[in-house]
Amino acid sequence: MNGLFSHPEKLDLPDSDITYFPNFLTKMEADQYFNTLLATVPWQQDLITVFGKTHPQPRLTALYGNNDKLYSYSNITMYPNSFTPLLSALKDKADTVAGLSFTSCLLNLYRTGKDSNGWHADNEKELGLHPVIASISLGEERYFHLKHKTKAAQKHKIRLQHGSLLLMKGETQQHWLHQIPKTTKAIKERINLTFRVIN
Ligand SMILES: O=C(O)CCC(=O)C(=O)O
Ligand SMILES: [Fe+2]
Repeated sequence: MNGLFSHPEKLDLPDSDITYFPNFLTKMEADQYFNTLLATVPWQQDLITVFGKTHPQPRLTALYGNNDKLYSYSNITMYPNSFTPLLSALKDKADTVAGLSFTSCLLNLYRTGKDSNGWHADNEKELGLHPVIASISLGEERYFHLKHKTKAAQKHKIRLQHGSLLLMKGETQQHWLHQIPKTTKAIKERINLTFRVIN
């Protein structure tokens, strides 16, 4: 069965356009992508500077792209690797769901529950006014938290399952922040791929 469009769930949150595709990949595909990416991506740990303080980012990352545009955030500048056949195949699937052609993929490796990704919006200038981001999850499940920037009562959390895709578009990045919090549970690796259009 093709899991691409099986039971997508649109999140019922104001000022957003977020759809969750729990079975974007089959278990077999997801297992294979996870194992290959874990072993072959040139994972790196960058130093980030936030509020004037420099420390190692609490996860490993890598950037792939089909142009040579750099990507900068939190005082980090990332240089793209060329897409591999495996990442191109995943990009094709993400392109189909999003209805556009992504240029780039930022990968995150959360090694244990201690790795995390702090509150942010993906609103860098090079992503344009209404960024479209297709975020694929592989490996351990983690919570993805969302909170509205100005409406304090508006928050939501969702567990991102192995082989799922979360599509964020429209005004989502203008109005919402998201994070992957730490967990004290003894868990292993999670890989996240965020496909983006970087101009
Ligand atoms: O790991 C995730 O699910 C989120 C990653 C993320 O928000 C990002 O890389 O901008
Ligand atoms: Fe993000």
